[in-house]
Amino acid sequence: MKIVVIGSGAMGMLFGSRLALHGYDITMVDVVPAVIEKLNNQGLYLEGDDGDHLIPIKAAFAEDINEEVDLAILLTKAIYSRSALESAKKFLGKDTHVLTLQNGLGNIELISEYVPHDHIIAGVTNYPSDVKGIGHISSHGSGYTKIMSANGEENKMLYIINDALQDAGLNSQIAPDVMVSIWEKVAFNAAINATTAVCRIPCGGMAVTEQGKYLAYTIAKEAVAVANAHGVAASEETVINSLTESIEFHKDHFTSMSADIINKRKTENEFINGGIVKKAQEVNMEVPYTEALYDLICTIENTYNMQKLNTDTE
Ligand SMILES: NC(=O)C1=CN([C@@H]2O[C@H](COP(=O)(O)OP(=O)(O)OC[C@H]3O[C@@H](n4cnc5c(N)ncnc54)[C@H](OP(=O)(O)O)[C@@H]3O)[C@@H](O)[C@H]2O)C=CC1
Ligand SMILES: CC(C)(CO)C(=O)C(=O)O
Repeated sequence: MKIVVIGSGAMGMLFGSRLALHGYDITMVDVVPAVIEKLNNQGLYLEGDDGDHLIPIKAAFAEDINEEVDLAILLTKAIYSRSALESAKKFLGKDTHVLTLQNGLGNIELISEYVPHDHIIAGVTNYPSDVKGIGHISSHGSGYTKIMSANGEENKMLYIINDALQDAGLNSQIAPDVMVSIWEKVAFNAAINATTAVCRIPCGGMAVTEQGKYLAYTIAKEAVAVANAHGVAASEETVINSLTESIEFHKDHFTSMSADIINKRKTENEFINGGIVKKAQEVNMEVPYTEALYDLICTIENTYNMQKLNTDTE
């Protein structure tokens, strides 16, 4: 099975390296020349709970891949999915399946502009991964991956992908109720990604004050209420438990949104907190905490050039 991983950042490198370590034919795709060069010439460096690994791996720009592949795993930030899929057209054949494990709402709809609905596999993963340098990641703590065909029907490729992810140690399971998982994950991300991003802290920082915990739990509750109003049976208890676990067991992880704010980059705000605000409007609900965090992140990511930090070390 030929697999391309689109996006050689924190998660792309985690999934690509774990699959490559278990013998899968992986090509990493990215837009940054230094990333392609480093992966091809020096391999991918993965720090995990099972030790450090230097894994030889292929990497290429999408434009340079000339044969159709069996599976493309989309792990860019959702805001770059369109440009990633545009440049992937040459290797997305009529039999190619696309797997998205991206955070946020609306990923399936966006991918279906490029790939038939019955060739899309969607899911979630809560493995944390942090970029330490070019071609270098660190991922600590246990996790899970849940996947399902976007059309809700189990097919052969779904089983093949699930087996591959299990072989790679990515604790994958087929989740018939994947929309529940996607909503529970977005509720979790709206609560912890946005708050840790505004504060520029790792997950563990949310345990420091009662106010921080209250804020995260309140956002999670708002998001679950919106899911329920849309007929999705997301559970408040599941999301709160995930938050508690992540604050404790992934305490040193900087959420993907927190990493973006620290690096002065555009975030997935539109797909996470923004996605929930839009869904709330559709059912005439108010989500004041989620919306406030959405507005704050919008402001932060559009004013990087005006922000002042005291860099004195004393
Ligand atoms: N990090 C984490 O722990 C987790 C992240 N997620 C989700 O996984 C997804 C990926 O996140 P993460 O790995 O953190 O993101 P990163 O920003 O670390 O990695 C994304 C990579 O994709 C590259 N990229 C951007 N545009 C394109 C393009 N057009 N074609 C190919 N590559 C492109 C980026 O390059 P450049 O840097 O130049 O933009 C970057 O190297 C997100 O949806 C995130 O929410 C889910 C669970 C955990
Ligand atoms: C917090 C985490 C790793 C989920 O466990 C995540 O989804 C992110 O960093 O975006």
